[in-house]
Order: sequence, then C-alpha cells, then structure tokens
Amino acid sequence: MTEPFADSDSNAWQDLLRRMLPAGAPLPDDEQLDYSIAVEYKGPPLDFPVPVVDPLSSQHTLQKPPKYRKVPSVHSKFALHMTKNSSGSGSGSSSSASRLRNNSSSEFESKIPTDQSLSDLNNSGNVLTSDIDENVENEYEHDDDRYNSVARNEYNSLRSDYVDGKSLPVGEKDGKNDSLGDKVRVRVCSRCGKKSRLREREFCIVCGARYCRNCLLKAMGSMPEGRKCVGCIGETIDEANREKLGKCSRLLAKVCSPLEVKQIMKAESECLANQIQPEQVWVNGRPLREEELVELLGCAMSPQNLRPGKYWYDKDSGLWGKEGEKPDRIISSKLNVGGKLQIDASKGNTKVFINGREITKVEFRVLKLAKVQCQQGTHFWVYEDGSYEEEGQNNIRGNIWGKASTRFICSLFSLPVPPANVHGPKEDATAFSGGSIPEYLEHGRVQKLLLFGLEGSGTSTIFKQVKFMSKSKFTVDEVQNIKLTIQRNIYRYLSVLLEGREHFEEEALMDKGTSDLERENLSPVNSGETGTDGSRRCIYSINQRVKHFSDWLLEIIAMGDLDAFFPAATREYAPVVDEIWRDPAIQETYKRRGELHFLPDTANYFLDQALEISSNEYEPSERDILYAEGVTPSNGLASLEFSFDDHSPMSEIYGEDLESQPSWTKYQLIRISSKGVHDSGKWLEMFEDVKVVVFCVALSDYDLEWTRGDGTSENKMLASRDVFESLARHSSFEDASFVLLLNKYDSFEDKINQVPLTVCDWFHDFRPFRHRQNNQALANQAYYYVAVMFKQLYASITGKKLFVWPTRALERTSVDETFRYIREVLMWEEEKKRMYCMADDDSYSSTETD
Ligand SMILES: Nc1nc2c(ncn2[C@@H]2O[C@H](COP(=O)(O)OP(=O)(O)OP(=O)(O)O)[C@@H](O)[C@H]2O)c(=O)[nH]1
Ligand SMILES: [Ca+2]
Repeated sequence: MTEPFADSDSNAWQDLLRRMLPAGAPLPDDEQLDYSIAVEYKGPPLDFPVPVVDPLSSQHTLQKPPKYRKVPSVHSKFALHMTKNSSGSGSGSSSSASRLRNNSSSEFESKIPTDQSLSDLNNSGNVLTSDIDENVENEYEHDDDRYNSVARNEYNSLRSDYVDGKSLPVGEKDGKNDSLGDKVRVRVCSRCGKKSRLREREFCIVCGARYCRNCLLKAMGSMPEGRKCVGCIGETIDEANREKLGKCSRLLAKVCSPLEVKQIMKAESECLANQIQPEQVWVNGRPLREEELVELLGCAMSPQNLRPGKYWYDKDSGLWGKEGEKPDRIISSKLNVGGKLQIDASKGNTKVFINGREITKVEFRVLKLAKVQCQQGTHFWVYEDGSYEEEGQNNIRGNIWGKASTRFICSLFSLPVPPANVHGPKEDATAFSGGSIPEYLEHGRVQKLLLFGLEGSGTSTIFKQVKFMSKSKFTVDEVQNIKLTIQRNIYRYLSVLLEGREHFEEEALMDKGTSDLERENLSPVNSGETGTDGSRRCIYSINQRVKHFSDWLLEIIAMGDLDAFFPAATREYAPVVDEIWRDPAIQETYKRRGELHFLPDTANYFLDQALEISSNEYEPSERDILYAEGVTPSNGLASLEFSFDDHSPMSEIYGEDLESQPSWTKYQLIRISSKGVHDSGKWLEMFEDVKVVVFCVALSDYDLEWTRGDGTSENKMLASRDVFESLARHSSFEDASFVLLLNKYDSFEDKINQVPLTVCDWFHDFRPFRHRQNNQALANQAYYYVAVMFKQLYASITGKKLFVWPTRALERTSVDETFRYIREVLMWEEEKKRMYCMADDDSYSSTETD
C-alpha cells in the first residue's frame, strides 16, 4: 500500500513560493583544472570584475554576454515574506500535542523499504515509462551550444593527451589505466610508414596492421570479409576485435560511400570466416561441437552477440549465464548443447537450488520478493514458462515471471526474464502505467541512472519533472490518485498547524502566566484547555468551534484513522478548512513554520486553495502535482524510462562515427528514497550495472539540522556528505560515474547573504571575496566552493572526477538541462572507455594492464 503521509520534509525553511529572482548561475568552466561545473552565466550584467576564488585559478571568464533568464510570472503572484527559524520545536509539553507528536513520527515518516514494500511496487502506480516530449525538447534547443562546449573541451583535452603522448591529468586516472598515457604512442602506418594522428587510421581485424587514410583501400581492397588486409582474408579474426565487428569507424566512413560501408559491415559481421568457432564456446564444462554451436545460434531465442567464453546453461528453464556468475539471459530451452549443468555453475552460496544449480544471492532476493517460499535446502524445478515446483512434489506452485512486479524488479537488478508472450498470465501488468515492461528494459538495453538524495533534497521533484517532460504523461488513474493524495494532504497540513498552534499557545500562556499557574496550582495538563475558554487568551488561541474540529482531527490522526475519513469527507469539511486556515491564530502559527517539522514548504500553496481543491471537479494542475507530496512513493523504488529523441549535441564531435552511441538510447531513471539509502546495503549491491549515480543535495541545507534515525542530529549538509561518501565507496558503483546535483539553487541565492556558508563546519574556511557583491555573485562563489569540496572528497575516495551541476528542480528547464548534462557525462565516459579500449588492443603497446 502506498503511504500518503510518508513524506516529511524537515527543511521547512525554504519556501518555493518566494520570488524567483533572475537566475545567477555559476561561473563558466575552468578548463585548466578540468572542473566540469561549466555553466553559462545567466545573471544580470556584472558591474565588477569576476572574482578569483581560491582554490580555483584566475581562468574564469564569461563565455557569453550575460542575459536574463525568463522568470515564470506565475511565481511572483505567490511572493511571500517569511521569518526563518530552523530551530526545532521545543518538547516536553503535555496535552494532545505531545500525544500526537509520538504518533506523528510513525505516521508521517517514510517507511524503510522492506521486501514487502518493494514487492508492492506494482501497487504504487509510480512505475512509469515514457519518452521525452519533442515539444519540450525544442523549447530548449538554444541551450545546446553550451553542452557542446563542455563536451568538446573534455573531449579535446583527452584527445590531446593521447596525441601528444603525455599522461592524463590527475583525477582522470583510475587505477587500471594509470600508466596508459605513457604507453600510447603516435601510430605509424603499416604500409607507408608515415606517422598519423591516432584516430585517422584503420586496422586489420586479423593481424592488427594499421593503415592511414591513403593506404587503407590499397591494403584492404574490396573487403569481402570486412576490414582485413588482403593477405588476411579467410583467416579468423583476433577475438579482441569481435565487439567491433560490423561497427564502422570514422576513417572508413570517410573513404567509402555509405552504401559500400553498409556492405562491408554486413560482410564483416556475417561472413563465415568471422564467426565464432565451436571450440571457443564452453557450455557446462566442455567445448561445443560444430552442430551444437549451430543449434545454439540457430534457435528461436539464441544468445545474442555470443563471445568466446565459458558458460552455463540450464536447459529446463532456458537460463544462461557466464560460468561463476548469475543468469545473464534466457534462451530457448531444451537445446542439446554442452555438458550437464553443474551445481556450482554460478557459484551461488544460498543453499537454494534451481534445476540443480545453487542460485546466487541476487536471484534469491528476487525469489523472496516474488513471494516464493525458499528456505535453505529447497530444491526447485523451474520450467521454461516460469512455472515452478518443489523437487519431489508433483505440484506446480506458481509462476515466477507471472507478476509484473517481479519482472520489474528483475529489470532493475539486471536479471533476465523471458519475453512477455512466454510468461504466464499477465495478472497485474496494468498496474504499471506503461503497461507491461518494454522488451529492451527486460534485456538490459537501457542506461541506468540511479537517483539518490537525503529527504528534502528534491529527488521527488526531479523525478516528477522528468515524468512531465516525457511523452506518456500521468495516466487518468494516476492523476485521480494524485488528486486524492492532495485532498488528503490538506488535512495533514492542517493538523500539523493545529498541533503546532496548541503547542505555541501552551508555551505563550506558560510564559505569560507562570505566576497565575503557581497561584492556582493547576497542573500543566489543564492549562491548554483553559487557554481556549476565553479566560486566558493569546495570539494562538482559537474559538470553541475551531477547537472542536481541531480536537477531532488531531484525534483521528493520532489513531491513524485519517485514511478512513479523507478524502471521503473532504468536501464536507472544506469550508471549515478554509475558515481555519484564515484564522489569525493559525496564520500566527504558520509564521513559525520553521519549527513545525512536518509542514512542507508547499503547505500554504495548497491551503490557500482548499476550497477549489476539495471540490469534486478539481483537477490537479502540473504545478499542483509538482508541489504535492506523496506522489512518488517515499518508501521504496520508483523507476521511469525516457530517451532524448533529438540529435545528440555530441554529434558534431562524433562526426560520422557510426559506432558512437545512438541518440535514441533509452535511459531508466531509478529513484531510491532517502530511507532506502540508509537501509541500503542489501539493495545497492544489486545495482551493479548502473551507469551514473545522480546524487542530489539541497545546497540551501547548509544551515539546517538533520535528525538521524537514532534521534541524534547533525548538520544536514554533513549528513548528505556522509551518504554521498558511502555511495562513492560502494563496490556496486566502482564503474559508475557520479554526478552531483546541487539543487535548490534558488533558495541558496536567497539565503547566502543572510546566513554565512561557514555555519556548516565542513565549509569553515570559505572566504568570500570581500568587496560588496550581490547575492548572485556570492552564491556563485559559494556554489563553486561546495562543488570543489565534494570533488576533492570524491577524488580522495575514488581517484576519479566528480561531475557537478547546479539545479532548480522546480524549474522544468533546469531539470531538462540537468539530464542533458548527465547524458553528456555518459557519452563522454563511453568515449573515454572506447579510447582506452583502442589503446589496449594495440599490438605493440599492450603490456597487459590487469
Ligand atoms: N526552492 C526550491 N524548492 C525545491 C527545489 N527542489 C525541490 N524543492 C522543494 O523541496 C521539497 C522537497 O523536495 P522533494 O522533491 O520532496 O524531495 P525529496 O524529499 O528528496 O523527495 P522524497 O524523499 O520523495 O520526499 C519540496 O517541497 C519541493 O517542492 C528547488 O530547486 N528549489
Ligand atoms: Ca520530500
């Protein structure tokens, strides 16, 4: 079940309804230091020199004339001044306020994800699939050039490192490739002996001879078997090149026509001589025979892109994997290939067996999520359709792939599932807004992006923005659910205010009337009640009618019955809500919302519209959805899929390089709630093929306190840093790139002049430039400083570079930019790998690195 009150933001300080100033973005990239926090400055023109920020050098210059960002006019309407108070509310009061306080934490706080909550994902209605909307894309086209320049700078710097043969800059090296820079040399054409630039050459897939542009066709002729020297035709290829078969290079595309290229590539990947040889493929402990390989490659669901290697195959279920590893895919069952499946084929240690193979930890967890009873020592038989039974009992117990949730979880954890038409009844597939899971998801042909952040950092907002930008908007059902959530939330916000009011009233009366109290010798328990009877009043006092409603509402919330009444009773009580919200005592209470832990920044936005929202005809606007809490489940995982269908801004760089990443690549955005991060150990290790970890930090959190699970508290920025650090150290993400989003840049700008950055211990040596400057310039410096602190931390842990980007998650454009940036990072990392790869398989420089 979804938990609509699971969302709690302690950082009530920020108010998203405050005025949105023209955006001042950070200074442009510093190429020298290779800090890719490159963004174009968009604030107002500066009337002073751009400051030099230690520890950056003085390379900052503005790349473009500054311009103003469009300010969405709607926001200014809600401009509001507020007092900020981040101290926690006092405790130790009596009455229903404290009675509620205990209960409210369990009521409002997110649940720790459990096997249960994950397996209930299908009920959450938040498993979404979509594609980026063309219209949205077009709106931001003008921003592309910036990304081009970011990418191009990095690309060029890497490229020059190669060409000049110097080693890579510190921070670009990661373990394995440390000495790479020294090994790479300028290549010499095997035919003419002339030196040429690294990428301007083609090589023979058999012998590795390299040819320059002038010699290529002379050395390779018409290429009937693809790129082989004429003398190598008929020979088997060097296996290291198998992955490159059929993928055209830049140089080839330059010397041949597109039609020729197509023919050559087809011949290269399909001609007999280039095919894998049976003895190169071992299945269940022995090499294949010719006819076995034919059967394997010719079956209906054959292992695609089969490479030489040792595999295991479970012919009953069709599961297939690399020796010693978890299942990788499902192929046709009942093939007569290889030896007998070994018990330790996948090196599992779970004491649970499927078709005689001890399964791996990941499989075990998925079975548990699928509610398959599996004690240690259980032996299952699983058939090709996913139906299973316990060994020795002639009784089918269910279908493993039957549940859409299981298939979804498998897709997250990169376990194979059979194609949709093979598996059993699609009982709950409709629970996923996108219908059943697309095939490419199930087969892992999607780039996984993992989105993390401490509570209140904005991950939900980012997730929703991506959803809005995607083609498949929220479905009718989803919107209906959101509507109910919003209607219910109103009562929750109201209850927080009423509870706070009670508390403040008590406090005020205590202060005012300590002496009264002593004289009357009343117990404090009763003082709250006497406060409302008119005899003793303060600004927090309310009339009897409101008091009745308040008692009732707080009571049902304390009993955990809110769901039972709302949203059903929404309309009936709407006028009361409206009245209470406008009550001066409540408005006074609202002014102290910094002390009200469970009141989100958006409460006033919704309470202001209580009447409209409560009507039957109410339809949540996009903004309502964006501001609403509890739309994305905060107690587990949510996932959505998107792609950019525009042309890649990198296309210029990749040029005609046909093997480069196609622009239609699909991305899967997986969001794990902050609670999921704390409880993470067991989940994180299952996300092993994540490409990018997107870590979201609210910049404006630097002066906020964060209460940990154990009740102790610390600065929220430090808490974020700790979670960030634990992710950076996590073995699952060794190969992933990290992108740090410094979110709530708008709040940050507002705050930075009032509260010095140094209130956070970690930033104690931040020394802003002394002369007078506006918020934007100061925010800029502070942003850079924070980014560098994170970069240094990350580099000290991983030796790698951290990518940093500023965001304002409430602005669609900003989120769009963010994901374009993330895509750049991805493409850039791929390109880097590709270049390492080319250097590695070079015949004269490969003194093996691993
Ligand atoms: N001013 C401002 N507010 C933001 C920004 N991004 C998010 N918020 C608000 O900050 C609050 C917390 O954001 P959420 O999206 O709920 O973030 P979250 O807490 O990480 O997500 P959950 O764990 O699902 O609650 C919400 O009230 C957002 O509307 C931003 O860039 N600027
Ligand atoms: Ca939240």
